Formats: sequence, C-alpha cells, structure tokens
Amino acid sequence: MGLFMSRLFELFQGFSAGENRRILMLGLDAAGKTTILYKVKLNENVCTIPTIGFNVETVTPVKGVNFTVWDVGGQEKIRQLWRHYYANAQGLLFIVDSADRIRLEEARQELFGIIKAPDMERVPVVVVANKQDLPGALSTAEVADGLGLREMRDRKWYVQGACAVDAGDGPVSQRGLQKLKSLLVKFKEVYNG
Ligand SMILES: Nc1nc2c(ncn2[C@@H]2O[C@H](COP(=O)(O)OP(=O)(O)OP(=O)(O)O)[C@@H](O)[C@H]2O)c(=O)[nH]1
Ligand SMILES: [Mg+2]
Repeated sequence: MGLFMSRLFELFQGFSAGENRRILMLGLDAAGKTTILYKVKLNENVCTIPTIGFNVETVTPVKGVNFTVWDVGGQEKIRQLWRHYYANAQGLLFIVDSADRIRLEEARQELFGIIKAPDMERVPVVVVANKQDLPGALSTAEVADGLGLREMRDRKWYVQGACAVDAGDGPVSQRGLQKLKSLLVKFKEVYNG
C-alpha cells in the first residue's frame, strides 16, 4: 500500500463519530468564503465585509461528524498569512468566483502555491465554483480546466458548483442552496475515497 493509499485508509479509519476535523477554507478575496461559511452554519445570508484575519465555525455536515472550518481572508496583501493555518488541516475548501474569469489564473497560482506546501501534502481538495447565479459564470468543468485540477494527481479533489446567496425563489437559488447543503457531505465522500 503506497503512501497515498495508506493516507486514505487512515482517513477512513479515523472518521469516527464525534471526531472533529480541521478544514481550511481559502480562495481569492470576494470569492464568497465567508458567505458560504455562514450559509452552511446558519442557513442565512449574512452581509459580509472583507475578512481581515479569520472566522472559525464548527459545522456538522453529517450526523456525528464535525468540521471546524477556518475561513481566512483572501485579499492579496494578507495571503501570506495563509501558511500559518496549514498545520493539521485535513481538508482544503478552495472557493472560486466562477464569474471572475480574469482572476481564474491568479486563483490557479494561489491554489498550487497552497498544495505544494509540505503541511498540505495529500490533503483532499474540494473546489467550490461559487456564484453560479451570475451571468457569464464558468461551469464547474471550465473552472476545473482553468485551475488545472487534472494536474493534481497526488490527492483527491472534487469540484462543486454553488450559489451562496439567495437571489429570490427562482430555480437557480433553490438549486444553489441544495448544492451547498450537500457540499460538506461530499467532503466525507472525498475522505473515504
Ligand atoms: N451573486 C453572488 N454573490 C455572491 C455569492 N457568494 C458571495 N457573494 C457576494 O460576494 C461578495 C464577497 O463575499 P465574501 O463572502 O465576503 O467573500 P470572501 O471570499 O469571504 O472575501 P474575503 O473575506 O475578502 O477573502 C459579497 O458581496 C457576497 O454577497 C454568490 O454565490 N453569488
Ligand atoms: Mg471573508
């Protein structure tokens, strides 16, 4: 069993009821990290301001499973602080504004910067292609291509489309909400391989 398999095995074994998992949520500024965190935590649309520092909340995506989610501010001048949160992270939630085509390359560089850090070795990655409600938003497949996710062969990854804000009662927001609810459940699947 190679290192990769043993890590998956360990993750699977370690997924016992009541255990707390440390999840790091990163991404460029204004991608929607804080909005997602509080949507998942409170099922409410909170009015956010750019995060300077971090927010941390415990969420329970599946009965008996707790995730402590660290949402760290993504403005360029404070991205150098991200590395201080890497130690002991067991999952990376990388949030992308799917409508921000211009900054997708910048997001790709930041993502690969994170995953090459020794502390983040083999940590599973869930990319959230957020803001699917906006006109011109890239599809999940386009976000996966733009981020070069297929080059990430040393770990499990998954892309989830989402809309973190309710734009009314239309089908887009309904679907977005459902997707968000299933999002952290996907984490469990990623962990279990
Ligand atoms: N249309 C749309 N807007 C969204 C969505 N998610 C978040 N937003 C908006 O995007 C803006 C930025 O959201 P935040 O959650 O503050 O972004 P952030 O990633 O935490 O940003 P930093 O804290 O600066 O790193 C806010 O005005 C949100 O209301 C979405 O799915 N669709
Ligand atoms: Mg924020």
